[in-house]
Amino acid sequence: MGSNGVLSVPIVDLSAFTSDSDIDLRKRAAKDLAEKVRINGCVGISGHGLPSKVLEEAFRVAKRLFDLPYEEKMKAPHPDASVPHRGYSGTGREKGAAKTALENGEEAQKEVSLEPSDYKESYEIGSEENKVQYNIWLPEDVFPGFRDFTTKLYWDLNTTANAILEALIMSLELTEKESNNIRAIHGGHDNQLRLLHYPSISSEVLKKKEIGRLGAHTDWSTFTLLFQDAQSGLEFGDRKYGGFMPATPKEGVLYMNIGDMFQRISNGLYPSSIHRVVISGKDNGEETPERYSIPYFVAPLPDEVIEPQPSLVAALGKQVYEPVTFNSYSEQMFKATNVFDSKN
Ligand SMILES: O=C(O)CCC(=O)C(=O)O
Ligand SMILES: [Fe+2]
Repeated sequence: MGSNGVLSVPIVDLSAFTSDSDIDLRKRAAKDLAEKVRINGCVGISGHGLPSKVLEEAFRVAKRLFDLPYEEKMKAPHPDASVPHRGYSGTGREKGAAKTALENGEEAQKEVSLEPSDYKESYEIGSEENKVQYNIWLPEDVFPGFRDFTTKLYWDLNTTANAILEALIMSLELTEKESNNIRAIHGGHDNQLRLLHYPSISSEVLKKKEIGRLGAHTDWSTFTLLFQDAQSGLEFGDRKYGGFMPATPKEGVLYMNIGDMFQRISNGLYPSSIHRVVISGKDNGEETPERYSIPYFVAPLPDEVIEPQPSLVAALGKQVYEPVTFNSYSEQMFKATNVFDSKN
């Protein structure tokens, strides 16, 4: 419990998994992870092994990207389809009519542009070897070095993700066969790196409308690493007491949330965490400052069977979820929500 009576997101030190540590240290860290992540499917992770210099550079690169004129960013447009889920999505793409109206200064249309979805823009990046979810890049001269830097960042993040996957596997005390299977379906080429920018929201806009930044949702993939700048706003749902707990930005700590696929793999033992991003300043009438975040979604091979692990089914005495593939699951969710992934 935090000092203000609001539950806080528990922190786990996983340095045993990112350095040469003996098995006992790893077991202890895995046990700590198990106890904390099973509560709400979310934890802060220290000792994650990503140098702060890399992360600082990542946020500088994201800022430079989103600072580009809209026309330049639109040289790598996200297609009007769910696949590939890559490239730039901005206010213009989602609300083209509203943008034009805004530029023309038409008051009636302006209202349309004040929808929550206007208040974020994103750029999705994947593995260069993924031929289905292929990358959509800006021409090199628009942002020299962007492709190289983000491609390297993608694989640096995958190294951290692999360490966390090992900790998750150990925390569930799975058999060797189960562990190897989970490793095999997470080869790294199906992950997704997202650069996110939530522009500032003026107090006038705030007064007029109830605006959120990102509605409550679960991620559909296996688990997510979340990095954010110093602006708070990210919150995780508290299943036991209801409501949401803030994921306060902390130096050296990333937030990890379980996604729908790992909830299924763990037979429901680790819940897919509900989370959202809220505004600040509504009460005191101040502008909500802009915010940058970098989620990294770890996802399985799209056509492999994702199912509760037999040892966990035996322990519980029942299988909570039917087998699915990530592809079929995403398609089903896409139809149900009409958004490209778990975000609206
Ligand atoms: O911006 C954030 O901190 C969270 C983003 C998020 O939950 C998502 O993109 O799925
Ligand atoms: Fe999310």
